[in-house]
Amino acid sequence: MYKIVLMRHGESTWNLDNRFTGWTDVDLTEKGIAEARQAGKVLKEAGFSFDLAYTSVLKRAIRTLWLTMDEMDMMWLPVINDWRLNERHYGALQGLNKSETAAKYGDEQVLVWRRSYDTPPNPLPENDPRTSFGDPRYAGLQRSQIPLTECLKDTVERVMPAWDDTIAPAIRAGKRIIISAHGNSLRALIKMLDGISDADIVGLNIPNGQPLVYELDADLKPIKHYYLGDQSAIEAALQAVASQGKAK
Ligand SMILES: O=C(O)[C@H](O)COP(=O)(O)O
Repeated sequence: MYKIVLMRHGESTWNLDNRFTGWTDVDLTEKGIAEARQAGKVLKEAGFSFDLAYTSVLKRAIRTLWLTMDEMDMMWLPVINDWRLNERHYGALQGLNKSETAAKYGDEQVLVWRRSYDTPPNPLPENDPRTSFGDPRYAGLQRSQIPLTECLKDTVERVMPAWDDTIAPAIRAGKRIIISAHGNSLRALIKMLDGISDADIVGLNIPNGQPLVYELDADLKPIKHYYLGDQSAIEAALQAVASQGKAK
């Protein structure tokens, strides 16, 4: 049996502002820093240790990992930064307030943009200053690999090769891993791991900064999963994420 830990970054400045973030590289708030440190404490108390970490190339996930590892006195942990673990690209919604967008277009439309499997928001125009073309962290990618928008299906299509090519082989080799990533890149991974249908994935939300343990069998199929920490706080955080896209 293998055990891996998945964790969404702590609260970011744009989570606090309730803005669509996607590939925008915003940092953690003070609360986000505290959540990341608390996650480290909880993991340490539960006896977790790791051989390898995976994260995205976005600072909210990277810093969450650093702070969690600092609490565990494991700053030495090898880290693989993979752009394929980035948040789902939110297209032309990036920067907009989620409630204001719901007030303008309706809660149902915003739910479709946030949670449907295959409906992407409108893309950023190619010449929009918010695109990631020219960002040195993506210098090794083809222009066609740098999204202008994504639906969850598109995110699954980049997260899965990261799992198949690097993460799954490391787990099979006996490495104890932690993945510090994002709400929707983790939804993509969990959809695949648990075989969640396109319809049911709409109801899956991931709270900030809470370690989620997956126990996997020899074929890397999930046996069970559970959040570590205060279960009522986690439930409240899940509901809060679900409500972020409502007008009121
Ligand atoms: O990119 C974002 O705005 C958040 O990280 C995830 O947002 P969501 O819960 O609205 O998909």
